[in-house]
Amino acid sequence: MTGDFAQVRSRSMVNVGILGATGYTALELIKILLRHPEVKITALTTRQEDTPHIQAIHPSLHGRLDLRCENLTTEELVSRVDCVFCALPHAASMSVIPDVLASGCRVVDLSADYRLSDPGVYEEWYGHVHTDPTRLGTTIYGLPEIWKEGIREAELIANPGCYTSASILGLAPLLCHADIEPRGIHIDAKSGASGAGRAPKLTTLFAECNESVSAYSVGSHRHTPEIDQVLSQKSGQPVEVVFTPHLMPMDRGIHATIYAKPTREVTEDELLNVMRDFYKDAPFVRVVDHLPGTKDVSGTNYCDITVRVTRGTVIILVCIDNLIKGAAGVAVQNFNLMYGFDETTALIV
Ligand SMILES: NC(=O)C1=CN([C@@H]2O[C@H](COP(=O)(O)OP(=O)(O)OC[C@H]3O[C@@H](n4cnc5c(N)ncnc54)[C@H](OP(=O)(O)O)[C@@H]3O)[C@@H](O)[C@H]2O)C=CC1
Ligand SMILES: CC(=O)N[C@@H](CCC(=O)OP(=O)(O)O)C(=O)O
Repeated sequence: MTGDFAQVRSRSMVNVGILGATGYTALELIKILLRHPEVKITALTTRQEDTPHIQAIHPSLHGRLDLRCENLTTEELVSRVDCVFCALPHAASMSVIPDVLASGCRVVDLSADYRLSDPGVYEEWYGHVHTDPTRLGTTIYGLPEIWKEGIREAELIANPGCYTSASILGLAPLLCHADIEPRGIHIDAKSGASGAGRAPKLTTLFAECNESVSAYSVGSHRHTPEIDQVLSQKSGQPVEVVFTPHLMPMDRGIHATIYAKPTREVTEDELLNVMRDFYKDAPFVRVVDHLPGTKDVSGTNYCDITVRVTRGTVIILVCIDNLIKGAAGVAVQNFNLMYGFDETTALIV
């Protein structure tokens, strides 16, 4: 698509559909898109056959959106929409996205299906074969603070993972513009339970996760190759991280504490200046002096970052809301860029 075509499309309301409308990220998408002056939500999907009203599924939408969730065929869906936000689990996404794209609709995919560039790496970390491998490696990775190029023209955007966004936003400035070792970086990350989605799971039952903190997927979490891939591409050197996620007894939020070794003596002021310069045109990244907390960014598209240097170790601290900057917020940020709207439209709360 040419830039001109993108502009022509931006002049009228964009009809939008959300796949997987009954889930957590879909609820956040709906709330953001209801504030968007150039968007009309015209389709919501579910596998359920009884067409539940969206207000019954998400009571917080009471009085705000009069639409039912439907088990639509791709033909029915694409007849109603210009753009689709796909909030389905991985594997389910790649089973529908090729047909949606073939109809001429644009897609922002919140799942992991199109993030990795190598089908072999996808298979190794996700445990199944990729059914649309030719799109890997050419799909635009939608983290606008890292790469804006290509988003405006893209037919398909691979929205980043939540832990991945926090980790990449924390590390990219220093890997690109300060001297830190690209290997042996340790990311200790904590997430609220909504990160696991709305479908019932033993680990996120109240009695299992309340008043408890535990690590999971140690050494095997699928965000590891995604972080390595993006940071290696961005910094032009092979980056390798050790990523350890933890489930926290809270609803939402991600806190990442990242440990890296500098290759020379560095100061906090120098590193903070590198970060401030890197993000000077990024409306949603706030480089702060204080130690950020997840509540500072809860319900917003902000990413708060700071850095400390102690005993020869650089410690980067990052907070985002997993459902907003880690999913629905950055999806709308990408959508805004795709359609030529101001990047912040509907996202400042
Ligand atoms: N939660 C988070 O913090 C983040 C999530 N993501 C990704 O975003 C996507 C959505 O996540 P989230 O909203 O949390 O997930 P949820 O589990 O809350 O919702 C996903 C929805 O997809 C539908 N669905 C589930 N399985 C299938 C299937 N096999 N085929 C078709 N539809 C299915 C379900 O709707 P129904 O049963 O009504 O059909 C469900 O409500 C996932 O890919 C996730 O990995 C990315 C970043 C952060
Ligand atoms: C707490 C929790 O379980 N979090 C999820 C990450 C959510 C996310 O970003 O998932 P995708 O990469 O699949 O889109 C997990 O660790 O699997």
